[in-house]
Amino acid sequence: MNTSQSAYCLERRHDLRQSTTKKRPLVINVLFLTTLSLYVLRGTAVVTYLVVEDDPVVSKILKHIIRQSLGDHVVYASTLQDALYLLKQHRQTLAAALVDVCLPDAPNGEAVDAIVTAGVPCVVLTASNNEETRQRFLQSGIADYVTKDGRYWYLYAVKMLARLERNHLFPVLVVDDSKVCRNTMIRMLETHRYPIIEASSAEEALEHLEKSPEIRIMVVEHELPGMNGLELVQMVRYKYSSRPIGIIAISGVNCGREQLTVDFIKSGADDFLPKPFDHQEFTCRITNSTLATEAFIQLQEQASKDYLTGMFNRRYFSKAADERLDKYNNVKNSMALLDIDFFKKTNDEFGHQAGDIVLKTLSAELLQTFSQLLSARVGGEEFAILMPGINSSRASALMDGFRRHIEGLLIDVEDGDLLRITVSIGICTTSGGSAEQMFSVADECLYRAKLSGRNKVVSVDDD
Ligand SMILES: Nc1nc2c(ncn2[C@@H]2O[C@H](COP(=O)(O)OP(=O)(O)OP(=O)(O)O)[C@@H](O)[C@H]2O)c(=O)[nH]1
Repeated sequence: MNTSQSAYCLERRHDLRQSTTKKRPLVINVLFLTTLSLYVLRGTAVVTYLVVEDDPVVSKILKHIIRQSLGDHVVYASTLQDALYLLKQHRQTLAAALVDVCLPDAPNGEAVDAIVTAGVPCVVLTASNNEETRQRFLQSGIADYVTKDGRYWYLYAVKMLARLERNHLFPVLVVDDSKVCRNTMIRMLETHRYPIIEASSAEEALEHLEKSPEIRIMVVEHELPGMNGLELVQMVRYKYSSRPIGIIAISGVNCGREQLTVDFIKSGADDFLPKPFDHQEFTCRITNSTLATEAFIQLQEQASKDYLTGMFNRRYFSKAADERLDKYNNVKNSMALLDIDFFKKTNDEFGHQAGDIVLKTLSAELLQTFSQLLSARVGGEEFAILMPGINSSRASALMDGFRRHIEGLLIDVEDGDLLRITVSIGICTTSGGSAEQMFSVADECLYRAKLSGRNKVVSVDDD
C-alpha cells in the first residue's frame, strides 16, 4: 500500500471513530386460591415459583413485591391441598417455593415438609420466631427461614426465591480435609441449589480450579495438610486474578484468630467465618459472596461487550486476540475486518432504528457462523474476526462464503421493509505480529475492498 493510501486510511479511521461515537409467559388465574405461583420466562425455559400463604394481607403484599421483582404472573392458594395440587401441576418447572408454616388444613408445617420432600428449594415464611421450630425446619432441609416481621422481610424472602433459581450458575468448591465438615457444609449448600465440588487439600483444590474455570465460590479451611488455606487463597488470587471467585475462609483455630482473619482478608478472602458456624450464618455469607461475584461478572460483561449487539467490544477483542495469538506462535494466523457498505444510506433512508436492526442481524449471523472464533464489533458498522491457525486461502474462502451469505439475506427491519446489505472484508494473514498490527493491515485491505467497488474480500499474506 502506498503512502497516500495509508494517509487516507488514517483519515477514514478517524471518520469511522467519529461515526461510532454517534452513536409465553403463562398466566394462570386460579380464583379463590391463595397459593402463589410465578411463571417467568428466562431465555426459553419457563421457571415457576410457588408461594403458599393463607393470610390475604400478606398475600397482597407478596404479590405486589413479586410482580415488581420477579414478574407479573401470579396464582394464589391458601391450603395444603391447593399447594399439593400446584406442586404436582408444576413439578417440572418449579424453581423455589415460599411457604407459610401455618395453614388452615396444615397447622404444623406440613406444607413445608411436602415441598422439601418433593425436592423443591423452600423458604419458610412464619409468624413465629420460635428457635425450636426454626431449628426443626433448618434440619429438615429448608433453604431459609423468614419471619413475617414487616415489609423488608418480605422483600428479603422474594429476593431469596430469585437467588435460589440462579444459584445453579455458581459452583462452590469446598476445601476442607475433614470429610465430616465438608459433608455438613455440602448439606447446607445443597438446600440452596449450589453445584458442589469437593477438595480435601489445597493441591486438589488447585487442580479443580484449573480444570473447572466455572467455579465461582470457594470455601477454604485454613488448617489443611501441605499448603495451608491462607497460602491457597494467596495463590488463587495471584494465578486467577481476573476470575470472578468469591472466597470465604473458615477456621476452627481459636488462638490468634483476629490476626488470621486480617491475614485472610489482606490475602484476598472476601469473608472469614470461625467454626463452628450456624446454618443460616453460613448460607447468608455464601449468598453475599454470590451476589458480589454476580455483580463482578456483570461489570466484566459490561466492560467487554457492546450494548447494542451483545458482541465483544474492541478493547476486549484486542486483549483476547493477543492471548489467543500467543498460543499460535509459529503458524499462520488470519484476522478479518468487515464493514457494511453504504450503511449511512440505510440509516438515512430507513431510520436509525432500522440501522440498529441491521447491525443486530449481522452480529447474530457472525456469532452463529463463527461461533468457534473470536469476533467483535470494533466500530459503528465494523466487525473483526480472529482466525488463529487459519491460512490466507482458507480465511478468504471462509470470509467470501460469509460475504455471499449476507448478500443473499433479506433483513426484516419492521414496518414491512425488507433490506439487503452487502459487506466489504479485509483480511490480514501473518505468522507473527500483534493483534493491533494485524488489525491495521486488515484495515488497509478493507479500504482497498471499498475502493475497488465494495462487496468484496481483499486479503494480504504478509510473509
Ligand atoms: N443505526 C446505527 N448506525 C450507526 C451506529 N454506529 C454508527 N452508525 C452509522 O454508520 C454509518 C457509517 O457511515 P460511513 O462511515 O459514512 O460509511 P458507509 O456509509 O457505510 O460507507 P462505506 O463504509 O464507505 O461503504 C453512519 O451513518 C453512522 O451514523 C449504530 O450503532 N447504529
